[in-house]
Amino acid sequence: MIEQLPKAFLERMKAMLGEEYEDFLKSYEAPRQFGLRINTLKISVEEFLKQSPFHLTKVPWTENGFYYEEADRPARHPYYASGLYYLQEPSAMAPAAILPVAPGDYVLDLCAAPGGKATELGARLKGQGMLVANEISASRAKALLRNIELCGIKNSFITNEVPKNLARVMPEFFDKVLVDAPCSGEGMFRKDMDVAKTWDESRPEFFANLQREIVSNAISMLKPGGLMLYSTCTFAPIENEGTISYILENFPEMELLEIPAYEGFSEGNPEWGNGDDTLKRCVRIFPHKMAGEGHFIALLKKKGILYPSKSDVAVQKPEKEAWKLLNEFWAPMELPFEKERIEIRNQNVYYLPPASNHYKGIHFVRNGLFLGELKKNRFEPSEPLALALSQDQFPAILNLSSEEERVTRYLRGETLLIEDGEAKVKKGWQLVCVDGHPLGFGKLVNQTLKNKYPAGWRRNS
Ligand SMILES: C[S@@+](CC[C@H](N)C(=O)[O-])C[C@H]1O[C@@H](n2cnc3c(N)ncnc32)[C@H](O)[C@@H]1O
Repeated sequence: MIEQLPKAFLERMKAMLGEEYEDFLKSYEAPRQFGLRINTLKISVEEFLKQSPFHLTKVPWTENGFYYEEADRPARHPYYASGLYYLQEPSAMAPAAILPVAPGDYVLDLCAAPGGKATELGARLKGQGMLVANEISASRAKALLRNIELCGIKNSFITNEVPKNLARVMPEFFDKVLVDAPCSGEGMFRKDMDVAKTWDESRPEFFANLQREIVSNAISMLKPGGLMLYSTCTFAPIENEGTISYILENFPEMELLEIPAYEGFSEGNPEWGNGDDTLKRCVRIFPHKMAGEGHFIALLKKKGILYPSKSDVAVQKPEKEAWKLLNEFWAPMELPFEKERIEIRNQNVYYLPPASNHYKGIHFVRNGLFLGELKKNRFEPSEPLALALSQDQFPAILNLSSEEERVTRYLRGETLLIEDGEAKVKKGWQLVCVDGHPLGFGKLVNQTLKNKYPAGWRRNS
């Protein structure tokens, strides 16, 4: 494997690491680490561990991250389809764990796809405040939307923009900003040799310039008193301590904060930036020092006093008939959403995040949660709605066990036979759950469950 690594990269790593270089090289022969992060929006760590069929070992730097064994294959398990966890490389769990997001915060993930960090930031909001998850690439933004929906996040605005356009409409808007910057990806060579094949000596400088532009826009969107986390998955100094030096020199309102130390985390190196001693507060993750791939993390604060965010939803009030259909769908229970945030656009029903007036001229893929469609005389619920509900938020629950073959068949889109007594409500819409966790909807007619798991979500095997 080492033979396939670019020579110029190895020479630079040798110069950077000195006597540690041999250990660094050896790490390329070590087995890859697999990580799973529990989605605490849906289940507590404790409860998940009671139900989990996997062989899990704790990732030290995050409460809800675990290593699993390759043979566990968690992507195949129905708990994956109900969004109970996200599969993520263990080092990549650190940025969202270190940025202290709390319920009610307004949070921006500026480079968000496919959503590894955005889904954790969203989980930490616990449905309060809002998450703006932005991705510049349209195709990657679609993957981001899917993961946000799978994880049941209700309060997000998913945009597809260049950072400067967002900065134009959201000045000093966010309490917390995450910049998981596009980078030369040197930390991923071990996991994915294809990244090494596209690398050349000019890449770090190219990305460093891009990163300077991105962080400048990110800083302008951060409130005074707000926090920004900058991360990359590369070793190149110019993209790490170099970019942070650029921030400290050009934005005197920004200061570097200490990051809690975990075994295996290394300090940033001031000599790899502009010599400023505070660069030691950055964290470097090297694969020869801990079980994970290469990463760089820096936590910064914008000086000043944080002011509270204002909510400004301005929905067009749904017509009486639309309300009637929605209420009928949930009866005899109440809609588990704030009524003033429900909007209907072209017969599509959305639950908007608390601030939704800031997108004039902004390209977005989804504003809020898509609840479903109004058809003639009925409301047809969406898959994201099913995934955003808990089993106590819908009157008709059909609970299947993860041991049952019917769960796999449901996820393939097949019709199911339902025995007498299995469904509490004998006909109509059912929220199909696996061990109590929603998977999707179905419609029960004469003990036959018509499958409403959407074609695009189904499994082939
Ligand atoms: C490291 S990846 C993000 C990974 C993501 N945070 C996660 O955890 O799943 C960086 C992202 O930045 C996006 N990107 C590329 N150029 C960009 C630019 N000029 N401005 C903003 N984002 C950009 C890429 O498309 C890519 O999705």
